[in-house]
Amino acid sequence: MDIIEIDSSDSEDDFGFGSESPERLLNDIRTIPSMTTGLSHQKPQNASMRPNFDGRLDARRNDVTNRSENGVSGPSSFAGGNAVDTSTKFKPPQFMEEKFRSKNSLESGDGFHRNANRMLPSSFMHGNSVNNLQPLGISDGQKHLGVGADRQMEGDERHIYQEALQNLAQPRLEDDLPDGFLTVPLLRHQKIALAWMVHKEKSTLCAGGILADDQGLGKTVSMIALIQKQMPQQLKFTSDDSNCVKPEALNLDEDEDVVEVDKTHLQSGGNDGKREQVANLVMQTSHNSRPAAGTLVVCPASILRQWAQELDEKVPDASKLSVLVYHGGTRTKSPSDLARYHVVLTTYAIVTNEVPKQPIVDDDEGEQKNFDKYGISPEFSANKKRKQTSNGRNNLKKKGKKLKDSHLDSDSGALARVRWFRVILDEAQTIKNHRTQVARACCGLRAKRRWCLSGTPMQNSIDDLYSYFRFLKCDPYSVYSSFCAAIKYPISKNSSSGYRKLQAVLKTLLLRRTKGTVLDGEPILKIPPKSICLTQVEFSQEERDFYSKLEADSQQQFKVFAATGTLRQNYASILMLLLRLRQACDHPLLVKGLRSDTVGKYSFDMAKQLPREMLINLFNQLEGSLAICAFCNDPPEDAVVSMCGHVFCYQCVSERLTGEDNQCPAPSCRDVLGTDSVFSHSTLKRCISDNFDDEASTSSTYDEQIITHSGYISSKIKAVLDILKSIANPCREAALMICGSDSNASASNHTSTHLNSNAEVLEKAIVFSQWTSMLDLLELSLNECPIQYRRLDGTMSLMARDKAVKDFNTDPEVTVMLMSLKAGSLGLNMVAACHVILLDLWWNPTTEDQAVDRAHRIGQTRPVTVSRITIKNTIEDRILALQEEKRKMVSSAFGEDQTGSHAARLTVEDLKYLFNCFSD
Ligand SMILES: Nc1ncnc2c1ncn2[C@@H]1O[C@H](COP(=O)(O)OP(=O)(O)OP(=O)(O)O)[C@@H](O)[C@H]1O
Repeated sequence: MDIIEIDSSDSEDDFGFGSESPERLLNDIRTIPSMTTGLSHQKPQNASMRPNFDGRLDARRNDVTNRSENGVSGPSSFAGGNAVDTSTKFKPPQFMEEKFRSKNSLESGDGFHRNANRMLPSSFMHGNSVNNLQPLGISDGQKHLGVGADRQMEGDERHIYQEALQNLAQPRLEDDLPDGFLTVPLLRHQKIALAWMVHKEKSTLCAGGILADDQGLGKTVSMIALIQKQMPQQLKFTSDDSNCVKPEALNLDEDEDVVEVDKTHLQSGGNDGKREQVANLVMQTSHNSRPAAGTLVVCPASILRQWAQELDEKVPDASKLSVLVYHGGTRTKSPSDLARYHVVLTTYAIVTNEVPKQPIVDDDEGEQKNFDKYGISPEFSANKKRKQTSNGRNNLKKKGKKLKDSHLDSDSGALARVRWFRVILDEAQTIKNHRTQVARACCGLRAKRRWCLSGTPMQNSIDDLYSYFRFLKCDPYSVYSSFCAAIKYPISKNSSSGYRKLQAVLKTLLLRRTKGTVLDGEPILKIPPKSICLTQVEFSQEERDFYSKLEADSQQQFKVFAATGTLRQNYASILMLLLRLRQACDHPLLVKGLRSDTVGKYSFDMAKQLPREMLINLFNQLEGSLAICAFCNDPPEDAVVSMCGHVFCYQCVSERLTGEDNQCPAPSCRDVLGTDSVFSHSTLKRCISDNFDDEASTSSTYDEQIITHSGYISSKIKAVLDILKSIANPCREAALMICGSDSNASASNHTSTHLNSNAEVLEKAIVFSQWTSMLDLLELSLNECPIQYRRLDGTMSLMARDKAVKDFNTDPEVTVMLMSLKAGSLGLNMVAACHVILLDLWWNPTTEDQAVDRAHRIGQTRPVTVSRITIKNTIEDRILALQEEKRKMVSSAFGEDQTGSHAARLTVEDLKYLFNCFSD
C-alpha cells in the first residue's frame, strides 16, 4: 500500500489587499474621469453602519475597530473588495493556456501589449499570447447578440464595471448586532460578511449575492445575523398594506424599497409587537393577491432540521424568530399561513414541486456551435448530457411546458403564492445546472432579495455560474446569450483575460473566504490543520484479472462507438461503462449488481408480474441514452427506473419514497412513485431472463465467483478496515500507518502526539462512499469487529438520519459513521470525527471537499486526517488527474492559486480593459 501525504494546510491568503494600498487604488481610480465624480459623492451606505473613516485608507494595516453607539464597528475593507497589485503576475491554468495558446504571440516589450485597437495591461500578458484578443465590447462573443442586444448588454455591463470600480476603493467594513440578537458573538469574518450583505441588499444591480465561504466557516450564522439585522425592513415589507394587495402583474424585481431602518426595533430588543401586526395585516389580504412573506430558506432535506436547530440555538428567547418548517404531507396549503412567519424553511424538492418552472433557456444552437470553440471541459458540460438525452423528446416537453407555464397559478403551491422578502438558497450548487427543474423552479420564486450560499459554487464548468446569475437576476448575465458573450466566450478565447473579467464580475456579487484566509496577519479561523493522505492500494490477483477483463470490454465497446461516429449518442452508455470500472475498484460485486436495498426488495415481486415486453422497455430506458436522473440531472448512480419510465439515482428517488413528496419530477409526469414501482437494473434483468436466482452466482467464471460474493473482502475494504482498526488502537505505529511517510514527519508527529495525549478518548471516523451497496459490504465486515457504527444514506427518513448523526456526535462508543456521499456530504456538523475516509473518487473534487468539511469546521478541536483510498493503475488514476484540472478551473474563476490564495489582483487598468473601458 503506497501512502502519499499531501500537506494541505491552507496557505496564506488575504481579503484582497495585497501589496497595494487602498490609497494607491483610490489614486488610480481618480485618474478615470467618469468615476471620479461617482466616488467623491459616494455616501455612506447606511447611517447605522457608517464607518469611522478617518482618512486612514490602508485598511489592512490600520484596521482599528471602532465601536459606535449602536454597536456597529468599522472601518475595515469589504472582503469582496479587490486588491490591486500591478506587479502580481496572473498565471493562467496550464491546461487552459495550452488549449488556447496562439502560435504568434505579440509582445511590445514596454509593459503594455498592443493589439489592433488598444493597449493591454501587462498583467494579462504573463504566459499568454495576445493575438486572439479583441476589445471585448466588439468581440466575436458579442457579435452574435445583434446590434440592439449588444448595446443593451454594454449598457448593463457599465453598472457592473462601476460597481467593480467602487469595490476597489471600498473600505472593509464590519457590522454587528446589538446584544441580545444572537447567543454567540459573530467572528470577525462574519462581521465583514454581515456588512457586505447589508450593503448588497441595497444594491441596485441585484439585491443579494453569493456568500461562498468555505464549508464550515459559519455561513448559516452569518445569514441569521443578516435576517436579524434587516428585520425592520422585512417587517416593513410584510406589513405594508398597499404592498400586500398589489396585483399579480407587479414586477417584484423593480420593487426596491430600501427604507431607512426603523432602529427602534433593533434597539428595543426586537419583539415590539410589530411581528404580530404583520400577520394580522397579511390575513386581511384578498385570496387573489400574493401576501408578502418574510425570509424563505431552501436547503437539502438532510439539513432542514439543522437549520431549525441553528435558528433556535443561536437566537436568544428575547428576540426569537418565528420559524416554520414547511415540509411533509400535512404542511399548510395556505399562503397566508406562510406569511405569518419570519422564516420559512423548506427543501429543494418542495420548491420543485410547488413553483412553476421558468422556461428552459433556449441555448441549444449556440451551445452546439460553441462546444468545440469553448473547450471548457465539454465532456462534463451538463448541457451535453441533455443534448445526448434529448432525441427530440425535450422539444415536445418544452412545448408542453410552455403551455403549462401560461396558467402558472392553477397548480402551484403555497410557496409560489407569496411574495418573499428574501429567498436564501443554502447549498446553492444544487441549482448549478440551470436546465434542471429545481433550478428553474427556484428562479420562479418571487423575492425582493436573493442569496446563494455555497462553499463550492462552481463544480464542473463555467456554466455552473450562469444559474446563479439567473436566480439572482443579475443583468446582463442573467440572459444566457449575454452570459456567453460577456463571460464564457472571452474565457474560451483567452483564458487569462477571460478569467480576470470573470473575477471582476464575481467580486461585485460574491464574497468568498477560505479556511486559509488571513485577516490582518491572522487566519480568520483558528482550527487545527487538515492533512490529506492518498492511499494507493494494489488489487489482489483475482480482482486485477476481473478488472482487466472489464476494462478490455469497455475499451472495445468505446472503440465501436468511436468507429461508428456515435460517441455523443452513446454518452449515457459510456458513462455506464465508466461507472462499472469505478465500481470494480471498490468491490467486484458492485459491478454484478448487488442489491440488498429496499427498492430492489419491494419491487422484485411487482416486476415478476409485469409483461415481459414492458420489462424490456423499462430495461432499455435504464440502459439507453436517456438515462439521466430526473431529480439531480446527473448521470445516475445506482440507476433505477420507475413504472412511468423515468430514470433516477437510487438515492435521489429513495429520499422521496421515504418522504411525502413522492411525485415523479419529470416534466408532465405526475405519477406517484412507490417502493414497489421502482426497479433496479438487476431486478429487471433477472425477471426478463426468468432467472430469479442471484445473478452473481451464475454466469461467472470460477475465479469471478470467488470475488463476486458479499463475503469477499475487497482490497479497498481491507484498507479501510486497517485504518479503522488503527484508529481504534491509537499508538505511534498506527498513526504512522494512517498518515505517514517519513517524508512528512511534521504531520505524522502531529497526529501521533495527538493520539497519545487523547489515548483515553476514542477517535471517530466518517467513511464516505457514493454507493450504498459498498456501505452494505463494509457493514458486513464491521459486524465482525468490535467497532460500533451508525449509517446515514438517502434511503433513511429524516428522523432516522438525525438520530444516526446524534448518536455519532454524542455517544462515545459509536466511533464510525458510514455515509453516502450524496446524502451526507452537505451541511451536517460532525466535528466529533477527526478522521475522514473517502472510499471512492467523485468526478469533481469539490464534492469530496464538502464531505471532508463535515469534520473540518468551526468547533473542531483536533487535527483532521483525510484518507483517500484508490486502487493503483485503474481508472481512479485518471479521475485524480481530472479532478486536478477541475480544481485549476475553479481557482482560476475565483482568482485563487493552487493553495487557495488570491494569486491575481485586479487593477483599475484591468477593469478598464476587461469592461472595454466604458469611461474612456
Ligand atoms: N460565531 C460563531 N460562534 C460559535 N459557533 C459558530 C459561529 N458561527 C458558526 N458557528 C458554528 O460553526 C459550525 C459551522 O457553521 P455553519 O454550519 O454555519 O457553516 P457553513 O459555512 O454553513 O458550512 P456548510 O457550508 O458546510 O453548510 C456550526 O456548528 C455553527 O453553529
